Amino acid sequence: MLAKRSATLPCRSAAAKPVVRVPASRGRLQVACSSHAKFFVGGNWKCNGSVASVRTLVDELNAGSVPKGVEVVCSPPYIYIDYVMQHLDAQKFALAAQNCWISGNGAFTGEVSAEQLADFGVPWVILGHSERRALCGETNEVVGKKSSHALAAGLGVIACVGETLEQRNGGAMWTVLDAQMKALVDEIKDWSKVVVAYEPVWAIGTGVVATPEQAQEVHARLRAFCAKHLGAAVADKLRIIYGGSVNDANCAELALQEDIDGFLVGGASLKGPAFIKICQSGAAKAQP
Ligand SMILES: O=C[C@H](O)COP(=O)(O)O
Repeated sequence: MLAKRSATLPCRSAAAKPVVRVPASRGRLQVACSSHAKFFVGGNWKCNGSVASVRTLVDELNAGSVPKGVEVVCSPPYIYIDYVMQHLDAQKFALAAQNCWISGNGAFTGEVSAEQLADFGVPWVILGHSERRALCGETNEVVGKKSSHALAAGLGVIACVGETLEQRNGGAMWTVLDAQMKALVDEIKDWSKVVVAYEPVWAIGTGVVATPEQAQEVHARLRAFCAKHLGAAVADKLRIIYGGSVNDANCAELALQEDIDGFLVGGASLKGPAFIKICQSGAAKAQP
């Protein structure tokens, strides 16, 4: 059921400043940071794709129309980043890596540093994705330290948090989310280039999307946590995006929720037309 909406979108804070217009990014390294929430859509391609499919996807994305006020980043596997950087329309899409190392360059076989990403012109990195937490043993502390290091290197960070079904059903959801957020709060000093992605693990790749009410409840709670620890001004500006089985059929209803500032999309980001529709669902909240 759709949330009650007025013709104008709700303002999170009575004291919210007027929208600050930010010029569209012309360079790969510019992370557009407005002083007001700007709808943000990330496409996390995960470990998917081939030379042929990436070429097709890039062509599909370039053919699509993205509302000007919606910020979109695509996150290919490392090996395809160069191709995507050369061919994806930079006026519509920026790039994100799916991970980076916790410190600078050095003897860390198989890793890529935040400094290298910045050097190569990749402006964003996804950190703390549940797949890295679960499959690669990344703890809250590691995610917090990676985030602060990436920010210091000049990247924007999409920091992921989320509970498992067992944690939700067992009543541990808020404890888990608070601990994940606290680790970020402890390490991150400047939140202007941070996007928080709420991704309930039970919704990732399952086809079971959180209801708009479930997502809104958690997003509002995450924002309240940030207001308590970082102040209302930071919390109000922070983009909190939802991820977990978002597709072109369910995005519009989710996008209407007051505290949903965008999406982190997995499977549907591999289909150009569907991903474009998801980007377009943010048009109502787009900042010019
Ligand atoms: O990073 C994206 C999330 O893991 C969501 O993946 P999904 O859209 O395939 O559920």
